Amino acid sequence: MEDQELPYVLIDCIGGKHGVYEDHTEFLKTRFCLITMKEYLENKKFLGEKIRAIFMWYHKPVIDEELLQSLPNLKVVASSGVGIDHLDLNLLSSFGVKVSNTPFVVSTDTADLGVALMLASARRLVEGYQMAVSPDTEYFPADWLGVEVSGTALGIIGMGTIGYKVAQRARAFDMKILYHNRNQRNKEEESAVGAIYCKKIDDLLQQSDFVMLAVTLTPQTHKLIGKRELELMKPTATLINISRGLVVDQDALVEALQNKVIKAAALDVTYPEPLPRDHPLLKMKNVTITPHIGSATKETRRLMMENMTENIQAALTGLPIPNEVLL
Ligand SMILES: O=CC(=O)O
Repeated sequence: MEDQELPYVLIDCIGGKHGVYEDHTEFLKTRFCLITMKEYLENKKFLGEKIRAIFMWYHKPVIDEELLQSLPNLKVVASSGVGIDHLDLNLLSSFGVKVSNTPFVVSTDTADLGVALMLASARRLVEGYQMAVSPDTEYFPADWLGVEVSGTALGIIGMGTIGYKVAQRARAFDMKILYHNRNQRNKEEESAVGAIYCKKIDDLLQQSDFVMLAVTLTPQTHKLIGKRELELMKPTATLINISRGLVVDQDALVEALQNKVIKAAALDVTYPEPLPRDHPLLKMKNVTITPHIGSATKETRRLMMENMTENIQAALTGLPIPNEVLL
């Protein structure tokens, strides 16, 4: 344990799969007294009273009622990334605990990844790579062709910060951009990127060559894309998901891909993550899949950590929290 003057902040662990990165700890330790879950569990009585914030790096540690009851002085949970579907906001609020996330610093990289998935799927990059490196497969059969991206129609469902950045990038490909937002039409952003608003999601699905999901997961967006929606899409269309796996009915998606209801899918998110090794989505050539890496660059992860630090410091000094998540 360190300098008693610094605020005590609970983290899951340092290093490993869910841990705070080793090279971030130098920065964090100048601001906080970091307590790992292991240390906390070994000395619950003393540390429980001391801890004032949780630095929640990629959904860890899991926060439940029992943990909250044992942390009477907890003021804030700083969650990394933008999605907060792993948190029970009502429960946290009932304990008077505030919540923050880091929506703005993850948007550029997540939008980049959405475009990368679209291009990779359309131009069959993964298959192409395998063909190039494997001496046993035929090298570029004549009928092995991708589809053109430039000039096609991209439908963005969820034109928030990430969706907007996807649209900005799509302009460089001369794409026709359609978008749908459940609650809010943003005329200013819409005209800045030349996007066409579709009041009905069905219109967007019917007209798009690529459908990009960039919504947050809420009860309203849970399985937003199911059998009916997939059937509305063009048989030549590709579904790209950079939001949350549960926004799509995955069984319906498997069926649609198997039955050629749609052409392809490119997924950074699934449920569960990772998928079981024998899952059909892992065996299909028309599925491009990545392990939830929207914000996974060195630069963005560092910004996220700094952003979380600012949120905690503001909460503990009574200042407005820059990225407070309100109920
Ligand atoms: O999935 C990543 C995030 O929510 O930022």
